[in-house]
Amino acid sequence: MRLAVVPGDGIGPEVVNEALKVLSEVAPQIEPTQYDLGAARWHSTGELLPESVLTELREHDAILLGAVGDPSVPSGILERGLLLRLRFELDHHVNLRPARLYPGVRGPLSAQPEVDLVVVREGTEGPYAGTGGLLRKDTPQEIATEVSVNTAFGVERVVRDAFARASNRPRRHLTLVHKTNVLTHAGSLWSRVVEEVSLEHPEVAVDYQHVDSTTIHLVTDPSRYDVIVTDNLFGDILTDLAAAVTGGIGLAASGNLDVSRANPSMFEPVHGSAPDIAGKGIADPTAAVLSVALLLDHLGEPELARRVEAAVAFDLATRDHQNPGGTSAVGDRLAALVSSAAGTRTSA
Ligand SMILES: NC(=O)c1ccc[n+]([C@@H]2O[C@H](COP(=O)([O-])OP(=O)(O)OC[C@H]3O[C@@H](n4cnc5c(N)ncnc54)[C@H](O)[C@@H]3O)[C@@H](O)[C@H]2O)c1
Ligand SMILES: CC(C)[C@H](C(=O)O)[C@@H](O)C(=O)O
Ligand SMILES: [Mg+2]
Repeated sequence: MRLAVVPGDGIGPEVVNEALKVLSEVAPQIEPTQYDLGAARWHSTGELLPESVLTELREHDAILLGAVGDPSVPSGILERGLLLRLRFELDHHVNLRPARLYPGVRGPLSAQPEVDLVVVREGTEGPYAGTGGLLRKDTPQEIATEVSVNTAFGVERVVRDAFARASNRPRRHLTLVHKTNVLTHAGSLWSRVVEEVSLEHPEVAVDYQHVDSTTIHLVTDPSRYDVIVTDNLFGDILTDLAAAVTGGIGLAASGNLDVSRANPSMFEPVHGSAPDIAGKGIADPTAAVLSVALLLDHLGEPELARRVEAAVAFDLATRDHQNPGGTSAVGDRLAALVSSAAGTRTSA
């Protein structure tokens, strides 16, 4: 199996390094090839994602990405020109973002609720589509539009994926999150599609919640959620919040999936390049390591994925959360755990 690795910017290379340590222990048959895309390449060559590199990436079974974004590059250049371009070109329509409160992790809430939810975020449309622009730029009459594009095709495929996931989880519960009271055009389409697909899944209990009130309930009662399906922007915001509630952004993994498997899917931590801590060796690599677990699941290696998760669970249950050790110390512990009996035992 061939894995393309895009470490990217800031803490991206730091956490990817640790994720690869774990991967090489658990799945030495996977061959990683590194691609130097990101701020440094843009500064030296002006390139973001050359066609030749995109063609090579397509030939891999999966992609592992660290993070992109750098204060030396104008905001949006790397995010749109590299990260979103990858997600769009490779048709990553399902952005899968689980959030689980692991035993031993103290979330910021006074109670320790049971949280085990997954956000199925639409990945190629919505306000991210890039439709819109600036009219009468640099005049007092300037107008900026950012059109949210929602196609029946795009909404249906992500809603179907969310129902299938809900159907395979113990609680079989799906919440559509939107803002149907204001975004009535897109809201109508999303609601109708959910209603139609729900007829094929009588086993899944469905409800609806406005996105603003979801931010309340994610904090006050996160246990109520099982699968959340939502649009690209709402999903972006809700998954940072869900990460915070379950112990921090350093633990939150994601998979950008082309469910049709026509293109390689891409796995990455939910967090960004964290310029505030880059180079200090203190970024938590756990999110990147858990992204490797999602990757292994996707590549049809669920037992290996469970070993990685079990190692993380063991580490989170036993680590000194005040002083967890630096990036490479955490990576070393996790790499040792995946190959040891301790890692395997916790999965039982
Ligand atoms: N997928 C991606 O590549 C991605 C995701 C989000 C943001 N970004 C980009 O990253 C840059 C910084 O964005 P931001 O500051 O809004 O978000 P961020 O996720 O990089 O950082 C937010 C906060 O979380 C902390 N943090 C992030 N990852 C951590 C980790 N592994 N361990 C410990 N702490 C961690 C940071 O120090 C910071 O205080 C921007 O250029 C943004 O566009 C990229
Ligand atoms: C950097 C940005 C394009 C990206 C997004 O908005 O999807 C990030 O915030 C994320 O959550 O992966
Ligand atoms: Mg985000």
